[in-house]
Amino acid sequence: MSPHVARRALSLVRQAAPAQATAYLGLSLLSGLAPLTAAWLTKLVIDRLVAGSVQWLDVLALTAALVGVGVAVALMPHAVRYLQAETGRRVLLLANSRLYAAVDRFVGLHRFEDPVFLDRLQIARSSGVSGPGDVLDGGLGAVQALVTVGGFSGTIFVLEPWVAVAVVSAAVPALLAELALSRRRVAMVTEIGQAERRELFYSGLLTNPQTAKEMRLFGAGPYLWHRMAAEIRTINDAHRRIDRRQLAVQGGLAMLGATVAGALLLSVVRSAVVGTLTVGDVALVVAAVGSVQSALAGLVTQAVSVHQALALFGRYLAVVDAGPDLPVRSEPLPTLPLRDGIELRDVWFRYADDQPWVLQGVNLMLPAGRTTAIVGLNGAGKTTLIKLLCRFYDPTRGAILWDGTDLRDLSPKELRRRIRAVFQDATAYDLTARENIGIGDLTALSDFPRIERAAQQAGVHDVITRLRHGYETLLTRIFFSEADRADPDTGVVLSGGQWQRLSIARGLVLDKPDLLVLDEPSSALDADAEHGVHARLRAHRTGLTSVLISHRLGVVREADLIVVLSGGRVVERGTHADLLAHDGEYARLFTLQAAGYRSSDPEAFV
Ligand SMILES: Nc1ncnc2c1ncn2[C@@H]1O[C@H](COP(=O)(O)OP(=O)(O)OP(=O)(O)O)[C@@H](O)[C@H]1O
Repeated sequence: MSPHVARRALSLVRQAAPAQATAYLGLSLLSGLAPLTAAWLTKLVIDRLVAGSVQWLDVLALTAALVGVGVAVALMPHAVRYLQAETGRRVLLLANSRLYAAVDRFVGLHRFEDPVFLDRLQIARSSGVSGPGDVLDGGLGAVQALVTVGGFSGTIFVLEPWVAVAVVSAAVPALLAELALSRRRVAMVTEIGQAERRELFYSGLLTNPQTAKEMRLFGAGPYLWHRMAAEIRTINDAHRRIDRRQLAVQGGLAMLGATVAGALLLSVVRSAVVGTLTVGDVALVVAAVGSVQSALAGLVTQAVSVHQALALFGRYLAVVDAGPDLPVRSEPLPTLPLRDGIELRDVWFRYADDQPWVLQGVNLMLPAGRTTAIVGLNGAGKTTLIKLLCRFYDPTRGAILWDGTDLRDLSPKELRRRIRAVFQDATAYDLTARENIGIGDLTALSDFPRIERAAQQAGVHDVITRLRHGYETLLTRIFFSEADRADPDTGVVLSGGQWQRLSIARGLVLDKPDLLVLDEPSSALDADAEHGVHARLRAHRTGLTSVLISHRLGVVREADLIVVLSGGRVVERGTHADLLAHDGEYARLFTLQAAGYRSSDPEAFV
């Protein structure tokens, strides 16, 4: 196991809980010494007692010391347990903070779509974060066991050297066998990572309020539950294989230990009979052999748990230390307010080398201060294009230029401070209405007038003020607010269109972004709401650089420039009037939709 991983684990412990870990270390060492001290004191008391006419004062000090050790032995485990738990809690908090900070630093989305990386992340989240705490516990347990083993083996060695050698040597095969088992266990944790993630996925589908409707209506529950049970069986099979191997190995080792102890007992009793050992010696050796054997077993277990914790912490470090997923310049160029526009220059893109091209040589200028609408059939690449504008991915070929500067030369953080987007699949957070909007710009969380203004622009202010706690209403029925713990008041669930308006407000809460992206912002709105929201959005967009994607061609006709994407290529561009005059794809789609709205013939609707 790499010493580097052990150093990182211990350094994390030192930073998370320096005082607690030091006290834990000290008490663990004392706990290791206590049984040895007690055994020696017992031997001395017994030897004095059997030596003949003994005075009370002769054994009083020794007995008092023995009582003191007994009290310490009784108290120490509780103190050690508290310190262990407290250290563990602090370490877990720091390890989790570092993990989520590292995940948050990933600039792009590739890793969140890579099953291999997600397996690694699952291990880091579930077992890796507790690695440093486990290393410390195992390490201290091992040190404590070592002290006991060292002290008692020394004691036995003084009395019967070969007994000490026999007891300690019997532990070597145990250590080797347990380490081999530990390696298998770590491999098993990696192997079942995917099955564990699937189990969580099915469990989420079966219990999530968002999926509960379809589960019930389609009767899909049993199908998913069976798949979940299959994953649990796979996980159980892997655990069972290891458990059975462990049973065989540990059974064999227990037999070996018991045989060694039995043989030694016969031998020391015989030595007492022939007079080479005193009765006190026999008591000491018997106690010592038992203690050494159990301490050795403990030592092996702790060594194995350290080995396992280090291996899993190594997986955690692989995530925490994963370099940037997209190249980021160490000294990025400043992201200045947009003056001329954003240019896509011969942009080619595919999600992976084995995937088809999604964008194929797109050349496009999004002029500053204007609205560009992008239209096209499903799968044409519209959303992909805006994901590239936000730099969630880099073009496979070509470049995107912010006033002539390649996005790759800018700081992604600075760039994103200048962009706001309302995504087609915006998230409904199980938080309050205020937080659901304020998350679009965290500085707005404490700037209520901005939140209110964004809600008004998105046409959702009246909806929110009608809620029982207004902007502080929890928009979920899966939690209740902490303030209401005594008298829980469940939150509310908004309708699809109300949620969409809320997500528009989230996109508008940042005052005057340089680029505003609206991907199907009104697909769930009723006709009145759509009309009102678009009228307000148009006013809001004035002078702003914006990109609007919509299948409802009625709302894109006002755009300064309309771009038609087809199969990842720009096939038409111009104003609404230009494109109608051109009589191409846009004109075909627009006419089809307009006819659908006007006609009483149901066949005319698309
Ligand atoms: N994360 C992804 N990984 C792999 N392929 C993807 C991913 N996202 C989208 N695609 C593929 O890229 C193509 C373009 O998808 P995109 O979402 O950009 O289309 P769109 O024009 O926005 O479609 P729609 O009108 O349906 O929203 C589709 O074939 C889709 O399957």
